[in-house]
Amino acid sequence: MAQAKPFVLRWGIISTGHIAAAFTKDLLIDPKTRDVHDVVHKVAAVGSRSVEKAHEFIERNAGGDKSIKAFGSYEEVYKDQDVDAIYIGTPHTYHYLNALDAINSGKHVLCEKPVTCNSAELRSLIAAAKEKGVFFMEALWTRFQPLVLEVKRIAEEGSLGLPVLLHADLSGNFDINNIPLTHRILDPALGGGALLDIGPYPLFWAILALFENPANNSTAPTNISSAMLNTPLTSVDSSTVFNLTFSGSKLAAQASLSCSITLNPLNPGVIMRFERGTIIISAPIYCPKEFKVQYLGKSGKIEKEERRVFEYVGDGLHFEADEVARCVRDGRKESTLWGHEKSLLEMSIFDEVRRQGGYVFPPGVEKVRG
Ligand SMILES: NC(=O)C1=CN([C@@H]2O[C@H](COP(=O)(O)OP(=O)(O)OC[C@H]3O[C@@H](n4cnc5c(N)ncnc54)[C@H](OP(=O)(O)O)[C@@H]3O)[C@@H](O)[C@H]2O)C=CC1
Ligand SMILES: O=C1OC[C@@H](O)[C@H](O)[C@H]1O
Repeated sequence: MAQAKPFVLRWGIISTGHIAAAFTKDLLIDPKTRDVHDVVHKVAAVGSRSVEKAHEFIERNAGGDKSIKAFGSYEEVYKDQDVDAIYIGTPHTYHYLNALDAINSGKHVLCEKPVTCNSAELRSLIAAAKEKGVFFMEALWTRFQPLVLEVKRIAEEGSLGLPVLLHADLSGNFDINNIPLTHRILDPALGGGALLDIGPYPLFWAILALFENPANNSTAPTNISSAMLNTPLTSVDSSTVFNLTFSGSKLAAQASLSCSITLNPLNPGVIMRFERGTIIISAPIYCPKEFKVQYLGKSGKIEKEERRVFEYVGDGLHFEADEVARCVRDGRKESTLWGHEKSLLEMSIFDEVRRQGGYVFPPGVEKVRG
């Protein structure tokens, strides 16, 4: 029987920075290399604050493909009839307005993490997306990677019992004493600091393993306790620790999470401890390639250990793009894997951690407050 033609999703790329380049390159990888046959991606337009940068971006990341339009504004991409979905790769504090403009132009949106700088902005975007009837998702790419799907299957299949304790850390040394104070990782006006930039990943693993566990019945943490260490350079958090307790349902579990912009990555970066075993995830925790499962006997001795390795062509950002394409094709407005509820949980936890740590954005940064 002849195979149905793959669905083509036409993307408009907003901004020309580091992650927009990585995402674009992944879009251009043949999906068959990852055994995907039902969707394909077309980069239709790139928007930058400078048209020269948009041209350079296409030259550098898309082999100068003349079919890709280069625009000197984001607005022109939102208005382009040849664009179905917008990818937003601007700094955190621009996500809200960029996503809102795209949604109001009737486009589907995939917006980089953290999806907004607070939960009130996110609620406003979700309402706008619902009103316009468009798909909207935070680009929490880790959720769609094959290794993560397999970890979730093993975590919930029963042999390990229930999760009890999870430790996760993501650190990256940004050399903060030798970069400009206007760098997005240091500038409070761009949402600088560890929590908003790399905090989403340790939190993601807690959401996957604890919040999503069927015994938790989608119950929010009953306790959040945290502390921030601020850099005197700009006062953003150089390190943050935050602990979550899930005890509002049949699950009794805790997550101990941390992130730092002054340390190198910790490896392994995630350790999930279950009643009868442990899952150990190798760094980098945003796109791990390897994990181990240890099955424990009654005395706590390791009875069996399995190591799993995952390989694919590209950086791994294409899996989230495939999810967007499938949702758009099927008329779904949010993903079942990383839907609005989970982004809202993330942003409300970050609101609370910032409140406890005294992290206040400069006036005017938060476009919606609640
Ligand atoms: N999923 C992932 O693995 C990663 C996600 N990210 C997320 O992506 C976002 C961007 O990060 P990254 O790509 O590293 O950032 P970059 O600084 O490399 O790029 C940001 C781009 O945004 C545009 N921009 C618009 N307004 C501003 C402004 N006021 N200051 C600076 N740039 C601006 C610029 O593009 P132009 O001039 O063309 O308009 C710029 O190139 C962040 O929210 C971050 O959390 C980052 C890294 C990895
Ligand atoms: O999302 C991210 O993952 C990788 C980090 O290096 C980067 O700063 C962050 O934005």
